[in-house]
Amino acid sequence: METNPKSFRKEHLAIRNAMSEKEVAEKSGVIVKRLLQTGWYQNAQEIFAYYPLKNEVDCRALFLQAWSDGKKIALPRTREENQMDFYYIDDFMQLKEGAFHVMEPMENCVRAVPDKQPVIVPGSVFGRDGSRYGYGKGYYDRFFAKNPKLKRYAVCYANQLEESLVTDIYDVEMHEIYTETEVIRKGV
Ligand SMILES: Nc1nc2c(c(=O)[nH]1)N(C=O)[C@@H](CNc1ccc(C(=O)N[C@@H](CCC(=O)O)C(=O)O)cc1)CN2
Ligand SMILES: Nc1ncnc2c1ncn2[C@@H]1O[C@H](COP(=O)(O)OP(=O)(O)OP(=O)(O)O)[C@@H](O)[C@H]1O
Repeated sequence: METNPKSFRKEHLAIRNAMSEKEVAEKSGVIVKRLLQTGWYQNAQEIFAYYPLKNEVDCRALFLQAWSDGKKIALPRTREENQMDFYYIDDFMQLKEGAFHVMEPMENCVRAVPDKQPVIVPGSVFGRDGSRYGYGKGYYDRFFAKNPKLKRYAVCYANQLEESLVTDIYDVEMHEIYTETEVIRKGV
């Protein structure tokens, strides 16, 4: 493996895309169970998450549990200048395919104003130091730069973890990283 950011991202996306449906479902199930046990999940009234694309960790079971626990789920919709906003959905029917084939909340959904919601964050590769690479467009980095108080809870498979990543000044660190085999806590 190379440590050049671009090749790191590409190699890890290739590893993730090679996972079977069964592996994704099983590992995602373990990760969701861990998330549901956290104090932050239990105390949250609202959670910012994402709708899984390809083999990303699938947190849809958490949305269903959250809805039945009376919590709100908000998912991102991208807009100009690599920015994104979160919108509430209470049903998977309120999604439609948007940019990059991601399922996004429809136009009539209500925007969630960032306040204290925990954010479940996807990524292509993570460092044990809390570093993260996404798809290289900087959506999450821009969002967290604007909303630095929100807690950042990454989810990924153990095979997406490296010791550390070469980061730039815009890269925002994760507070915790949840995988199917371990949880990394940076504190804060
Ligand atoms: N599920 C999900 N939703 C998200 C993000 C994300 O990372 N995951 N985003 C965070 O930025 C924003 C969308 N940004 C994106 C930017 C680029 C690609 C992209 O290049 N996708 C590749 C597939 C890569 C792969 O998994 O192999 C493609 O379409 O070819 C996808 C989303 C907001 N919503
Ligand atoms: N807050 C910011 N303000 C201006 N430019 C930014 C900001 N955050 C990131 N960028 C720029 O956006 C580009 C992509 O950033 P980066 O490679 O860190 O994306 P990523 O975290 O992998 O992707 P994503 O968050 O979309 O999943 C880089 O050129 C970076 O310098």
